[in-house]
Amino acid sequence: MRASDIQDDLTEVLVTEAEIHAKLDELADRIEADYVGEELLVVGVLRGAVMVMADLVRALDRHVEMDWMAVSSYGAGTKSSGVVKILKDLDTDISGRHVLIVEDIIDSGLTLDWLQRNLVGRGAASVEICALFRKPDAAKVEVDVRYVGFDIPNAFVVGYGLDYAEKYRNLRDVGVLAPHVYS
Ligand SMILES: O=P(O)(O)OC[C@H]1O[C@H](OP(=O)(O)OP(=O)(O)O)[C@H](O)[C@@H]1O
Ligand code: HPA
Ligand SMILES: [Mg+2]
Repeated sequence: MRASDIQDDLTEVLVTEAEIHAKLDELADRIEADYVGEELLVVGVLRGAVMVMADLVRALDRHVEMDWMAVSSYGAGTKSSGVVKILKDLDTDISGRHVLIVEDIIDSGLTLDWLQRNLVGRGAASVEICALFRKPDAAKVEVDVRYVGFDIPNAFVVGYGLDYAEKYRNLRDVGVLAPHVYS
């Protein structure tokens, strides 16, 4: 499959790469201001958040530590199973640490609701969330998220880390996946 064929699998581009980078610069400014004088541990949630994490931390003009967790609730489909599994845990002891979870998307909210509680339970000094995308109309639980990039419609989206059956993560823009791909 050629790269241009990937574009044919989208019904529309929702957010372009340039819009994403401009938004991450804004969020980085807010994060810098909010954590002045504090050490910060940024936790990326594999695999979807890889792109956001890489671009957000490079937009930050300050020291951060980075760690990763891998959790999964979607498997190969387009609906959350609601069951969150830890596939890879943190390597860092977060007790007393200021933790910023970085995610690509809040859809039902089940993943981040669970993850935030899990990390708070480990005795972190604070656990805040930065999510590039959020679907307000899909929320099954309200997640307390401090930094949000874009509120988007309740459609299955791919690109910039977001996958369908592990593909499309390497698209630079974020777009709506055409139903013919999965129906
Ligand atoms: O708000 P929710 O409905 O819980 O959905 C959001 C989560 O689902 C996706 O991850 P997924 O479990 O598909 O794993 P991945 O990051 O490896 O793609 C996405 O990256 C978020 O982590
Ligand atoms: O819309 C989505 N696209 C890709 N992965 C996802 N995980 C939750 N929602 C989505
Ligand atoms: Mg996924």
